[in-house]
Amino acid sequence: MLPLLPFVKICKIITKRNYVLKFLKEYMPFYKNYKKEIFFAIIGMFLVSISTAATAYLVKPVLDKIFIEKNIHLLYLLPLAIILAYFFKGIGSILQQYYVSYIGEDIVRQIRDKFLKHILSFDLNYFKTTHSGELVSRIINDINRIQGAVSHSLANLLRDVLMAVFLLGVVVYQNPKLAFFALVILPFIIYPVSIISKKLKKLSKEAQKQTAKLNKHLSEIFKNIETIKAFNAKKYEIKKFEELNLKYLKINLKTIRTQAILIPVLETLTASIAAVVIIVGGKEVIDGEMSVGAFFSFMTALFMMTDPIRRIANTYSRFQDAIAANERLKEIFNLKPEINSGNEKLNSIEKIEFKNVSLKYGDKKALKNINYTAVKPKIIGLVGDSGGGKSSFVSMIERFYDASEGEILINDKNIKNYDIFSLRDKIAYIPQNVHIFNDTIAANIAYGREINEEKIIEALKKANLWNFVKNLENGIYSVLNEGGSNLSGGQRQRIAIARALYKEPDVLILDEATSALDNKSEKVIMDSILNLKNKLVFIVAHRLNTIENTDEILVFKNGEIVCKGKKEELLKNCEEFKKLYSKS
Ligand SMILES: Nc1ncnc2c1ncn2[C@@H]1O[C@H](COP(=O)(O)OP(=O)(O)OP(=O)(O)O)[C@@H](O)[C@H]1O
Repeated sequence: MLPLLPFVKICKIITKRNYVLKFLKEYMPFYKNYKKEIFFAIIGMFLVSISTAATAYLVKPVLDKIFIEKNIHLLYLLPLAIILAYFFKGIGSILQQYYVSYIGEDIVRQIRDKFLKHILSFDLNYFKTTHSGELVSRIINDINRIQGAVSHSLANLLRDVLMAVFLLGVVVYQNPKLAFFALVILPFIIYPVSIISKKLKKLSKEAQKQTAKLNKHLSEIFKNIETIKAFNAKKYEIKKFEELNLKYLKINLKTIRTQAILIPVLETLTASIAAVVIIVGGKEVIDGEMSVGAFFSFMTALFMMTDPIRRIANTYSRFQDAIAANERLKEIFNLKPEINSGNEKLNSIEKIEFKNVSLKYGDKKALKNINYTAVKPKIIGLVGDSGGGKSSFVSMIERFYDASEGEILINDKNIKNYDIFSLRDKIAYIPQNVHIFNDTIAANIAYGREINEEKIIEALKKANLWNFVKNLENGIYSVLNEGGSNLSGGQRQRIAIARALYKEPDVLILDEATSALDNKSEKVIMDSILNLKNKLVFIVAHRLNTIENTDEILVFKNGEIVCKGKKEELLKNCEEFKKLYSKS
């Protein structure tokens, strides 16, 4: 009983800290859809394990019957049996490889889809405060790490456990007493392995963090390449990158060192088993209690067992890597968006009312006690000092942010009651920074909707871009570069305006949408917009001439609407507007 005590203790430690089981339990629901694949993979595993045990078992008749008893019939039969054993092992291996890969690839595909869907439900604020490189690193690197664990590592683990069990069967069958001596030492292998694995898990988490930092830094460099070149900041960026890269190397080397310790530890411990077996088994063979064939079959099976056991240890460390990746993914999966959709479908927007609305970004109050009602049709201009709150005001209509105090009503009902998809469907928002997709002009304008050529041309005309597009070789099917780098700033803005008009929204929001245009182009576009029928239009502008013909002008200062009215009225009674007017 005494030698079993450490074994019991080790089992307790392993089950108590069994992150692997916890990890696999989380992924169990995915496996439900792969009954057929799992069936074939398990058949494969059994074939591999049984054939391996059979090859070890065959050592006994080969030695005893052929070499000692000199049985001529078995001389031809036994090699055939060995070939068959390897043949079935091969078939099993193919089955396992294919079906296991299939399961792993498909689960990972589902996780990627689920992850992106989840992330896209987050509030705008999340994206403003989280680096895109970090998110890409999670979607690509972390999920790939999990792929290995949920497919090959799991299958190899099962196969190796099966193989170890069958080989153990051979060992016990050949000599139970000798097996007892050999196996008493086995638990001593598990304990150091579990300690090293724990360290590997920690290191792996650090390495993943460092990879994300490298990605983040690289994507920042490529995104801001113009600024880097213009400010001669190449050396500065390279230095920053080198520091991160060096840290990454150090962590990886530490991981490699720790991994490298694992194998020698295992091998030394295995050698001690061999020593015990030779002493005890050799004595039995000398005393005639055991045949030479049985001894070598025993030894073969025992040494063959070290392979699956060593692989189990390796797989265990690979699991640590996947578990660390999984924890990082879970951090994001556990986040919930603060802005949630309502249930009521919104068919049209007739009226928007801000009732005592305040908006805070963290501790900073960007809007204070705003009261304003707009009824369709109306065109509203928003002006004021930089940082006055104009963009915040319009972005709340899309529910990019919810009111910290007060409420916004659409058609007299709280905006939060409405299905957010139907709400945004009725609004077209042209942000300060226009985004152009690497696709055709038509696809950029219809963005996410079906392409109707006539409507596209009409939108391009209203956005004063048709004369440019019609002269392009491929017209509306000309491909735009990522970020619109083959367009001028003004053309990019006009694409965005055409995109918004194509949507035929009830509410059109232009947030500095014409700032890059020359006066002539802007006038053509503003005329198109002023002629739009039955819409609510919000135009944020720094240039006062952009909004001078609107139905109403709102003047923002320090998060408040300080005046509102037509240009002529404001010029008479609004000091703030007069100041802005004199500056323009
Ligand atoms: N996402 C954000 N997180 C934290 N603070 C923000 C955020 N967006 C805006 N702010 C702050 O809120 C205030 C109002 O900003 P907002 O962009 O609404 O002003 P604006 O009138 O549109 O300015 P501009 O004319 O310069 O575009 C500013 O002080 C700004 O620094």
